Amino acid sequence: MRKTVLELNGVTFTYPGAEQPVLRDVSLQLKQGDFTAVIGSNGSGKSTLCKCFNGLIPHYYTGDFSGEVIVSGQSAEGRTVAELSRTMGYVYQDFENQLVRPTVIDDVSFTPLNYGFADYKERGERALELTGLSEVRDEFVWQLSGGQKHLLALAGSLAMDPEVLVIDEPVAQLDPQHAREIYEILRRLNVEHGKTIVVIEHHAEFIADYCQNVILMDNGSIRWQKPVREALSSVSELLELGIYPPDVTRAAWMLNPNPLSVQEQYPMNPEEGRSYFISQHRAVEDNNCSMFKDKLCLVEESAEQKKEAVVQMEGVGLSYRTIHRTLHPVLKDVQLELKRGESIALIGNNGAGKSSLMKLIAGIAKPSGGTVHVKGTLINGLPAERLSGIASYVFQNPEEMFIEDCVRKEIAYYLKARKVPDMDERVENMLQSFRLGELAERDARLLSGGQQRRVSLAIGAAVRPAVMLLDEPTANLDISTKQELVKVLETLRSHVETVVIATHDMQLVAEWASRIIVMHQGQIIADGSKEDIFADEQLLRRAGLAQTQLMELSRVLGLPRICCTLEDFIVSAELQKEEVTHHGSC
Ligand SMILES: Nc1ncnc2c1ncn2[C@@H]1O[C@H](COP(=O)(O)OP(=O)(O)OP(=O)(O)O)[C@@H](O)[C@H]1O
Ligand SMILES: Nc1ncnc2c1ncn2[C@@H]1O[C@H](COP(=O)(O)OP(=O)(O)OP(=O)(O)O)[C@@H](O)[C@H]1O
Repeated sequence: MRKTVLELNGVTFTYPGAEQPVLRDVSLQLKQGDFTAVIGSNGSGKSTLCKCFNGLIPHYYTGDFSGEVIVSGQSAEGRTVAELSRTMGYVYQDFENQLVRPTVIDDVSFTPLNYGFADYKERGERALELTGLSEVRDEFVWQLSGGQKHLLALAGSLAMDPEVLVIDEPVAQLDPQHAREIYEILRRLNVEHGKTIVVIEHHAEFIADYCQNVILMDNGSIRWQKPVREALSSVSELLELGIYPPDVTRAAWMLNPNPLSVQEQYPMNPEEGRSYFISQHRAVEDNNCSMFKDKLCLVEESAEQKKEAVVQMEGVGLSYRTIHRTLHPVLKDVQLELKRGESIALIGNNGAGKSSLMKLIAGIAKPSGGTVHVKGTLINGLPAERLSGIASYVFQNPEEMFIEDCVRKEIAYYLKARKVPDMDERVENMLQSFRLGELAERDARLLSGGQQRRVSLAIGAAVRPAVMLLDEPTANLDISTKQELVKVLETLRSHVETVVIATHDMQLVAEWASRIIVMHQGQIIADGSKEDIFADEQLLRRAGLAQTQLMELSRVLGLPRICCTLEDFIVSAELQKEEVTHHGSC
C-alpha cells in the first residue's frame, strides 16, 4: 500500500479582514507517487489550498484557520514552514519572489546551503541541468527572461529534492517546447523517483497527458477528486463552472482515442459539448462584451488610415551588460513597421526577445542603436510620463503595475494623471468588462493571480493608448476569462490603434491575431499572416514552437492550416468522425 504523504481534514480558512472563508471544510488525501492537478476558475481557492500544504497558511498568511493538516504522517501543527518545506517543495505563482540571490548558481544553491547540505553546489548544478539552465549558470538572475526565471524557481525547489513538489501553474510563462520539457521532467521525477507532484493547471493538454488525478475547486470547496479521464470527461460540469479545458484536447480525443482511449471508456456526446460551448460563447458576448461595445463609439476607418504606420523601428539594437561586463546583444538590427488596425502576435521561445522588443516600443528600455518612432514621435529618451498615452505596456507580472490601495484607484491612476474627462465612466467600463465589479474596493496585491491579471489588463486598456502592448496576457487566466479577453481585445480596436501581444498561447494567436511576428535569438525571423506562419512547420520548429497542441491537432485533423477557432475544431472533429463512421459502415 502506498503511504499517504498529505492529508487535510476539515480545513476552513478566512483571510484577515475577509467576510467569507476562502476554504470551506476541505478534506483530501494524496498518496506517495500521485500526480495530481488542481483545477478551478480564477479565485476558486486553488493557491490558497496549496499554501496550507507547507504551513504558509496559517503561519505566514495569518487568518482564521481551523482543521488539520498532516504531512508525512505527522500533524503540521507546531511545525515551521522551514521544517515542512523539506518535504514540501513549492513553486509559487509569483515565483519571482522566490529568487533571492544575484546569480543563477547562487540562487539555485541557496536553499540547500541554508539547510546545511555540504553538497549544496552539486545539488544546484544538478537542478540547473534538469531544467536546462546550465548555460546561464553564471548570469545575473535579473538578466533572465520571464520564462527562464520560472525555470530557475523550479530548479530551486528541485535542489532540495523534496518528497512532494507543488507547482502553481508550472508552464504559465513557458514556450510550448519548454512547457513540454518541464512536464517531462515532472513525469521523470514522478515515475523514476517516486515524487508526489501537485500542479495547479489551466492547460488541459498537460493534465490529460501527465496527471493521474484531478481535484476540482469550486468557490473554496473541493467539488470532487477524480481520475483524470473521468475528470476531463465531466464536460457539462466543467462548462457550467466556465473552466472547460480547451476544446482542442477534447476534439483530439474524439478523433484519436490513443493513448488515453477516453472515447471508449467515457463516451462524450459531441452535440452536448457543442451546444454548451456555443451557449457559453453567447453568454460571454451578451453579458459582458456587448455591454462594453454599446458604450463605445465604433469608428469606421478609411483604407488610408488603416495603412498608417503607428510604430516604426529602424536598425534597432538592444544590449544588456553581463556579469563579466561584456555586452550581451539581445536584439539585433530590428526593422519593423506596425500599422493601424493590426492585431499582432509576437511569438518565439523563452528568451527570444519578445518582452525586450515591446519594452523598446513602450520606451521602458532604451535602444543601444537605431530609432523607435511611435505615431511619428521619436520615443528614445522621451520621459516616462509622456509615454503613457502613446504606448502602454501591460507587464508580464501584473503585480509590478500596482501602486494604489484598491482596484478602482489602480484603473483610475493614469487617467487621473492625464486629467481624462470621462474618467469615472471609463473606470466603470473596465470594471465591468473585466468582471472586476466585486473586487473594485479590494487591494490588487491581495487578489488571486488570475484576478491580478485582469486588473493589469484593465489598467492598460483604460488609457486607450495608440499602441497597447500586452506581455503574456492569458497566463494564469481560466478559459472563460480568456474568451472574454479575446472579445474585449476585439472591441479595443476602435480605441487603440495597434495591439501587440507577446504570447506562448497558440490558441490565442489562432483566434485573435491578424499578423504574426516570429522572434528567435533577438531577431525577427518571420513576419506574416497566421495562415502562412502556422503552415510553415520548419520555421516553427526553428523557433522552438513546433510541438504545440494545435499543430498536433491540425495534423490529426488533416487540416491544411492551423488557424482555426475552437468551434472550427469541434466542427472538423465531428465531420471527420462522421466520415470515419460512414467509411466504416461502407
Ligand atoms: N534587464 C536585463 N538585463 C540583462 N539581460 C536581460 C534583461 N532582460 C532580458 N534579458 C535577456 O534578454 C534576452 C531576451 O529576454 P526577453 O525577456 O526579451 O525574452 P522573451 O522572448 O520575452 O522571453 P519569455 O518568453 O521567457 O518572457 C534573454 O536572454 C534575457 O536573459
Ligand atoms: N493574501 C490574500 N488576502 C486576502 N484575500 C486573498 C489573498 N490571497 C487570495 N485572496 C482571495 O482568495 C480567493 C482565492 O484566491 P486564490 O489565489 O486561492 O485563487 P486561485 O483559485 O488560485 O485563483 P487563480 O486561478 O486566479 O490563481 C480570491 O478571491 C482572492 O482574492
